[in-house]
Amino acid sequence: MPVTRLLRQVAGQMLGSPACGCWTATPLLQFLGTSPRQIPADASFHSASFSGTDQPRVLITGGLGQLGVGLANLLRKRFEKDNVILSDIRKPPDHIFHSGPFIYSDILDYKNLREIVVNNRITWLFHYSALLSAVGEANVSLARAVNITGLHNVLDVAAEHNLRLFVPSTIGAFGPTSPRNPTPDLCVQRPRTIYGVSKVHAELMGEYYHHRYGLDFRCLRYPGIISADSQPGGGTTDYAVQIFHDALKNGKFECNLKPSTRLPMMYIDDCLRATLEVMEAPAESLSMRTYNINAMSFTPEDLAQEVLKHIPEFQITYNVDSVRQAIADSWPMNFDDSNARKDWGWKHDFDLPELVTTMLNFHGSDTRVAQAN
Ligand SMILES: NC(=O)c1ccc[n+]([C@@H]2O[C@H](COP(=O)([O-])OP(=O)(O)OC[C@H]3O[C@@H](n4cnc5c(N)ncnc54)[C@H](O)[C@@H]3O)[C@@H](O)[C@H]2O)c1
Ligand SMILES: C[C@@H](O)[C@H](N)C(=O)O
Repeated sequence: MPVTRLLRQVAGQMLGSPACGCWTATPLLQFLGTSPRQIPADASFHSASFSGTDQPRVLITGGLGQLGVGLANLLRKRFEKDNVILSDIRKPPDHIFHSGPFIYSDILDYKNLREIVVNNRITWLFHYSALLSAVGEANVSLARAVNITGLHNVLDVAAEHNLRLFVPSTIGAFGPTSPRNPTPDLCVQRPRTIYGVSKVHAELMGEYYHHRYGLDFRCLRYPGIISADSQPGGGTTDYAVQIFHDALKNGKFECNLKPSTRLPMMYIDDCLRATLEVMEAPAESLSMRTYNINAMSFTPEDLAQEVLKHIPEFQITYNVDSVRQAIADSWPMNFDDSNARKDWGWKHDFDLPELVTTMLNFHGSDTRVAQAN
């Protein structure tokens, strides 16, 4: 039977037979164009583009974690303070509360999310809420709810209200059967953590909503992110942030991964700039909707050697955490981001020496201020 007839029959059964008996392929296409939750009949399914004067209205979910405040600062410089709303389920510290709009938003509460999007005329959504790899393994049911059910709410609200949606993925979306050195954009993805499984799900669901409903979904797979003024939220790459605090405070650091564990890493400024750049990239330049981005790859031993150049008395010891080690051993060692570089001009600024100098300068000045007070 020809495919079109078969599709008509299936759609006819799903929709009921047309009374006039004059059913054509058009209603099937309309059927394929509706979202799972109500979408206004006159909605345009492609996100609006913005002229120089027409700024996006931005919502960041999970904004009080390691990356959200830095993203809000960057976007507020680009789009003006009041156009960027930070949200979370936690109470913000004073300096964040007073630095720009903040709102309570629980991504598991669909009505709350929709109300925020409608009342604030949101046009771009950066979805940062998640449970990371190590905390996810310690609380699988919560990770499943936040990372999967929460994502469904975000996708539906974005499709209903015609938003441009950014969802970060991660090196953790790959697993032991993926090529690890280097890991390309398209290859086997069979992660063994709930975090990784939920991120592969997010990539596939976002791409599905893009193809089926025209949702303007954009996704970058981040490496482990290293930040100076915010703490990591319970991941496998956290050691690469903690080492700087401990090196300056105590001159020593106990690492929970083996010395030879190589992972892709990136300084936060590069990560946030990449995020803004992919959101501003013209849709025609995006040959894919999910891209790897990369900056550097190093082991704890490499990082310690670089720290030693600045703090000669620094000592590193190892006390391996078996859960984190098993996760790290299944992740990419090097990330191939050639598609991001080719399609929208991605280029990182920070390699290992600049990263270490920047982190030590930041915390060094902190330590000096603390000692002076
Ligand atoms: N930090 C990294 O190294 C890294 C690397 C790759 C990808 N990512 C991704 O980037 C995003 C941000 O990462 P991060 O490091 O800032 O994470 P984080 O763990 O530091 O912060 C996550 C935030 O989500 C919030 N949250 C939890 N449940 C929520 C709910 N029900 N509703 C609303 N918010 C909720 C938490 O309160 C927290 O502030 C995540 O999606 C993460 O997977 C991060
Ligand atoms: C890599 C990333 O997704 C996060 N930092 C984690 O380790 O879980």
